[in-house]
Amino acid sequence: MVEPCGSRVNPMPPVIRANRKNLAASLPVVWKRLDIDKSELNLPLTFPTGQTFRWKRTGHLQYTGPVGPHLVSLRQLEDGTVGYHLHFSEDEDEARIDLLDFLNVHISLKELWGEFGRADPRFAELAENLEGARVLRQEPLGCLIQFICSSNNNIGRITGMVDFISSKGRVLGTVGGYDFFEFPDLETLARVSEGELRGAGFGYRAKYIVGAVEALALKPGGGVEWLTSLRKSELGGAIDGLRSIAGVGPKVAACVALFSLDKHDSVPVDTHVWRIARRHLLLPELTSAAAAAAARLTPRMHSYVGEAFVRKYGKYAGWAQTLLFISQLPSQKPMLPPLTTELELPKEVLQLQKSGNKRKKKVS
Ligand SMILES: Nc1nc2[nH]c(O)nc2c(=O)[nH]1
Repeated sequence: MVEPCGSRVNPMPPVIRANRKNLAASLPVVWKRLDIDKSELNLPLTFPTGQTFRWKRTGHLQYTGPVGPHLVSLRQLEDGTVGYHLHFSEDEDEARIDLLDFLNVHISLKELWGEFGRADPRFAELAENLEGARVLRQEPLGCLIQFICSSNNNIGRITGMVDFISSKGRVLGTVGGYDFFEFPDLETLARVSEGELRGAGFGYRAKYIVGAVEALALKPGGGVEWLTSLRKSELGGAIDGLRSIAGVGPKVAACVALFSLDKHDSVPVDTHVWRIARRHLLLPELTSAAAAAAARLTPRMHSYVGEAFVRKYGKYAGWAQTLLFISQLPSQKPMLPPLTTELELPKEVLQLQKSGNKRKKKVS
């Protein structure tokens, strides 16, 4: 049941566009409550932390972005619960359903983190400081294009690229000085040339985006339908399907699978996660000197680390990865207290580390 709450402050009045039914027109903003609190959804730990590049901070503890054809702001209210405001939608009831779906609200973060914490005391310690970092359920096409943009890239540049592509879609409105768009469909994307993307600073990713759009357009039954059908596959099938698109490596595929295809056991692995795997999962093979040489994140290494995460955290291992990934971000890492839980490395691993350190000293 939606009920308006007391908070009526809107620091960023939405710009009203002509010929659109704008739900906020001339009314004070009423934040409608979602039945979740900060421990289930912490906005600053969920939105600007690398899962989506389409949401913007539009106020204090307030983020705005598109959910399919709807434009929504979310705000952490004074009592810790989350409120939402629709800036634009053609169907309010549908917008609320789509929003709840996008937020994966049927999954209890508290329950999951309880399980992860029992499996890993170091996770429990981190979780105390980073509560409410939730995994979103995005539209597969938008998610795929965002993560192709993300490869070997930093957040500022990824956001610029994603904004550029998003701006080809239908305008939803402007909030806090940012324009928001529905993600363009495949037909619209097919009209964007590699040259245009290169001109906009996409570099080598231009070729992969155009290639991905072409490959999807050729799918019998439709590219978006094909991508969405991967939600019904097992993790391996979804990853193989995504990797059949040129330019989609294991990390991009794992992010798309986790953030849009319901593959909660999908574990994206980059160098940070690889390091975490060594420390949290006590993988002797990864701690050895030989592993340092194998540090290249080959598809095999990717699967190996992913499987170790699943052994440790279970079938929602991707949600555990998300917290550990966030804990390594420059925006969070310096604020976290050092872990007090001792890492109980097996003796042979400590020995290997010692000899590795000695070798390093000799070299330098
Ligand atoms: N939770 C995560 N977010 C990400 N963004 C990005 O580019 N990589 C990751 C990731 O591994 N986990």
